[in-house]
Amino acid sequence: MADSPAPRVLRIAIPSPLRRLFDYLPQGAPPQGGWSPGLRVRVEFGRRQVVGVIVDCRDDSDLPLAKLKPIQACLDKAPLPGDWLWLCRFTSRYYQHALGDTLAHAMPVLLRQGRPLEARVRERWQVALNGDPARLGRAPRQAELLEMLRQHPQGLTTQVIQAQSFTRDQLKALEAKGLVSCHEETLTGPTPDDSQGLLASPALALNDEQAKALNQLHQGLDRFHPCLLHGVTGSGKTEVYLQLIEAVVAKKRQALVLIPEIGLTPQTLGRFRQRFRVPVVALHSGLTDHERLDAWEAAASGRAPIIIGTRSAIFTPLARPGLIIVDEEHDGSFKQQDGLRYHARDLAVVRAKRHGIPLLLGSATPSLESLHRARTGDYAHLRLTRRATRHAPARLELVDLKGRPRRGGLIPPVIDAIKATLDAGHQVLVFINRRGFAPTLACHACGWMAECDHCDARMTWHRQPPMLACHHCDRRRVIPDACPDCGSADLRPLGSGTERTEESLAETFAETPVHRIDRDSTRAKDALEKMLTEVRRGEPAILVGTQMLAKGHHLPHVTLVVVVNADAGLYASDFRALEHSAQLLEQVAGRAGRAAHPGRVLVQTMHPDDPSLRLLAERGYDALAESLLEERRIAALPPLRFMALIRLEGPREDALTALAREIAGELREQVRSLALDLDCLGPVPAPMERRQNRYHLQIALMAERRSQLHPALEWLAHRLEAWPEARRIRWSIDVDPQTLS
Ligand SMILES: Nc1ncnc2c1ncn2[C@@H]1O[C@H](COP(=O)(O)OP(=O)(O)OP(=O)(O)O)[C@@H](O)[C@H]1O
Ligand SMILES: [Zn+2]
Repeated sequence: MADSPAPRVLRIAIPSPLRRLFDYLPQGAPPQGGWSPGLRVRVEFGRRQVVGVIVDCRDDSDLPLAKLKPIQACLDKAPLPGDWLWLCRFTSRYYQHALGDTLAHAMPVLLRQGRPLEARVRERWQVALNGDPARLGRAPRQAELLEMLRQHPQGLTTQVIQAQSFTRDQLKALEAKGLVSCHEETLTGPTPDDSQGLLASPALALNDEQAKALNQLHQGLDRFHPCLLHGVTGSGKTEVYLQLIEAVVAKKRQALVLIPEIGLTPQTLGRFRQRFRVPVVALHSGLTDHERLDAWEAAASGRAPIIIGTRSAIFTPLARPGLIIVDEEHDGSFKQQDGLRYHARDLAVVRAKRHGIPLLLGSATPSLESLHRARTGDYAHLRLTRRATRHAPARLELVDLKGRPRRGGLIPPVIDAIKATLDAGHQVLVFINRRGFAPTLACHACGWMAECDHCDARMTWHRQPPMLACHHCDRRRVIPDACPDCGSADLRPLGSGTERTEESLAETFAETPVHRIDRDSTRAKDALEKMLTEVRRGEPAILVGTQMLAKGHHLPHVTLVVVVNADAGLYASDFRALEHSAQLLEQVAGRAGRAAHPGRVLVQTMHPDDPSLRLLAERGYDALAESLLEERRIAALPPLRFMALIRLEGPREDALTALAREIAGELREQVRSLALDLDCLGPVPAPMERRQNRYHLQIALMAERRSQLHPALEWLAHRLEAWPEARRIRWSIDVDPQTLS
């Protein structure tokens, strides 16, 4: 690098939604390795000063050099990791998102603001081994300090020492006398010392299926080896992860583990930290900006051998990548639904391939995408068909809701089953996917229902605190005393939410604690963990909760799971609704009977004869997934075809429709002239056409081959960016959309 001539132009990605790069002139001495892609620079952009990233060093520009501004400063001594930059460029191209914005999204806030990427260190002071006490002299405070340090053989940090009213000068004086020594340590923990072995607690002896899966995984440690670990709930997938990670870390490589947002609980982290002696670094939304930077640095420098994080952790640079695991790979939280609409699981595949390392996707209910790839042989398909614990997962028992009286959403035979379970000394989990007291408030005299003024949606009735709330736009209203249409005072709840079911169960089972677990009841920090700790003590109890409870938790004393209503996904317009709802049902059902006693799962439904529901109940998720894949093939839908969705929204329906038609027309024209093999559908109204008082339309692109999609999308993005009328609306491109809403 040092001999190559200095470039005349730096092409820089600026954090902005504009899909283009900007040229600047170098200025000041280049860093040691010379000007190169990945260096952050401070530049003037319009009237602002921003932090950009060099993505190209060139000798020419499309503009005359005299028109270019020089950069203000280079912020890095060395470029940000090349693989990280590569992944960001890929992401930007694939998801049609501006590179500058993608880079900003993929780095910690403090780096975005221009802070250096370096480990924060602190000093630790210890009593020196061969110090000569005679050298202390007459220094009473220093003598006290020395005595305090003697009592802490592992040493104390400067901060702790100063908190005891000692000064740095006193420490320095002792150091000069050779009585204490000081060393620096990073905040994320020391560099791993594996002289004591990697494991803090021993691995479990694997059962046959686990051993077979692990064995196959061991064969592919040195290459790109994508595997689907498809194991029923409680089959011990996590144990397989732990033992595979052990093998990777033993080879001095790093493992990156992605888990769903609600899966990153202290319990999960605890399981990893208990097993390994080496540091396990967590990356999630609960970190401060400094902690996040520290974790990123520890991963980028290679000091952290194991990194666990939620969606955005896929962008964590690794110095010695060895393995990527995506746990609960079907989970919706891996897809970002706004801004940069990436899918962390799909990027994990791309990244593992680039690094030439194994990729492990784990789930009891794999996405149809991953199942399809396992069927076509793109992924190795590893099966765990039995639970690691004593009892097999319970089958779903469908319970007919039609024409039966309900209390808090539950019918009498279900309430009896709850009673029997509690009498036997066990716990019950009641799953209901609606928070609030009731889905809405209705007038019994005229049929009026509380609707949101801004959305095509009903408002949910909440009791704690009392209000009507729209779950789509967050508007709130006071609960009316009388019907706004006919004046009748006969206003009643329609349907049940978590609050109503909790209230009714607390009445029926006055002696038993009822814990409600949903977004509202767990707002306070640690509220969820406190409730779960209480529940894990094992006294009879009822848990009422939304999908927060459905996934990943190991609740050993739950033997009965009740699903209040299984019908949400059955007749929805979104073609993925049934897949997602079946995954959720199977996951909830998987919470039952995970320890000493077998489980039972009661599923209330208005449609006990629905063929899909019956297939799920009688033959399980895998059979339903097979049949759904077949339907997708016949209907030519993903994952058998590739899809992108263009969403358009604006304040006026007619203007939006006119513009959307024009856009779709031009797009079709372009598809013809580029001779692309793809279908362009729409514009059609979004499933909820009016949301937050804005109208929503969509255009869908479908193609047999992915390569056909991208030229059309790229053209469209540039066209829309340059189209003056399009400034009056909001538009976005969603590649591989996970929902049509
Ligand atoms: N080989 C084994 N021997 C004994 N117990 C095991 C073994 N493997 C796993 N277990 C235990 O079985 C229980 C379930 O395992 P684990 O949580 O890993 O399953 P999972 O497949 O990840 O479940 P889920 O998909 O429901 O989250 C845990 O308590 C775990 O300690
Ligand atoms: Zn609303």
